[in-house]
Amino acid sequence: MRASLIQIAVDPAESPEARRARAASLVAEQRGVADLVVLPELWPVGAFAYESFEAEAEPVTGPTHDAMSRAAREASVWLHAGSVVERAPDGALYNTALVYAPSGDLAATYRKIHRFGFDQGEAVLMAAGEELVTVPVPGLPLGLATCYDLRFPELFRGLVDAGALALVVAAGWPARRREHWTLLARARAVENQAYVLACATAGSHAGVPQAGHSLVVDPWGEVLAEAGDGEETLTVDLDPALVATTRDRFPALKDRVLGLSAPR
Ligand SMILES: O=C(O)CCC(=O)C(=O)O
Repeated sequence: MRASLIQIAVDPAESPEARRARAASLVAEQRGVADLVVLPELWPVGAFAYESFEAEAEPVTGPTHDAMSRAAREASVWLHAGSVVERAPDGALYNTALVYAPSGDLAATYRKIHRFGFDQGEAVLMAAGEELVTVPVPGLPLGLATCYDLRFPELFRGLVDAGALALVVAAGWPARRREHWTLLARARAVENQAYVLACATAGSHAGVPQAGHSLVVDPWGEVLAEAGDGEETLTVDLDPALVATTRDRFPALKDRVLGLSAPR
C-alpha cells in the first residue's frame, strides 16, 4: 500500500475554482504511483478565510465533489479529498471531509467534531459533527480526523476501537504552532500503535502563514517522511501488517484500564 499526501498551497491570489482544477491534476499525477491520496483541510477556500465561508459553502455533492470524484476515478485511487465548507440541507455549515473509492463513489463523509477558534471563526460559524467515521479501505481501514481534532486523544482511541489501522488528519495548521503539529501526530501514532497520515496546507491565507510539514508516522512513532514549508507531495510505502506486529510485540493497548473514577 502506497500513500501520497499532497500538501497543496492555499493562497488568496488563486480562486477556489482554479485550485480545484490544480488539485485534480495533482491527484491525476498519482495514477499508478499511489493507492491512497490525501489532501488537507478546507483547501478550496482556506481554513482561516472565515469571511468567505458563506459564499464558498457547497453541498456535499458540490463543485469540489464533482472534481474530486472524477479525479479519484481517473487516477484509480482511494482519495481523502480533504474537507470543504459544507452547506447542509438545513442551512448549517460544517467542516466536512470527503473520501472517495477508486470508482469515484463517495465512500464516506466526516464532519469535524472539534471546531477551532474558541469564541470566534469556525467555532461560531460552523456546527459540530457528532459521529466518528472509519473508512473500510481494504487492508488498511482509515479513521478520520480534522485539524484541531488532533489535540483530543479520546477521538483517536474511539477510531482505533472501531478498527482503524491508519489515522488520517487533514489540516490547515498555523505555522506558529508547527511543533505541536508534529509532536501530536507522533503521539497519536505511538499511543494508538497505528499509522498517522497528517496532511497540512502550505502557503498563507487570511494573514495566517501555514505550517506545512505534513508527515507520515509509523505505528512505532518513526517519522517515515516529512514535508517542508512549501507545496509538496510526500509518497510513502505503508505495511498494514506492521500495525499488528507492533501491537503484538508491545501490547500496551491491551493494558488499558477503562472507567477510572475521579479522585475524591
Ligand atoms: O490546534 C491548533 O493549533 C490549530 C487548529 C486549527 O487551526 C484548526 O482546527 O483549524
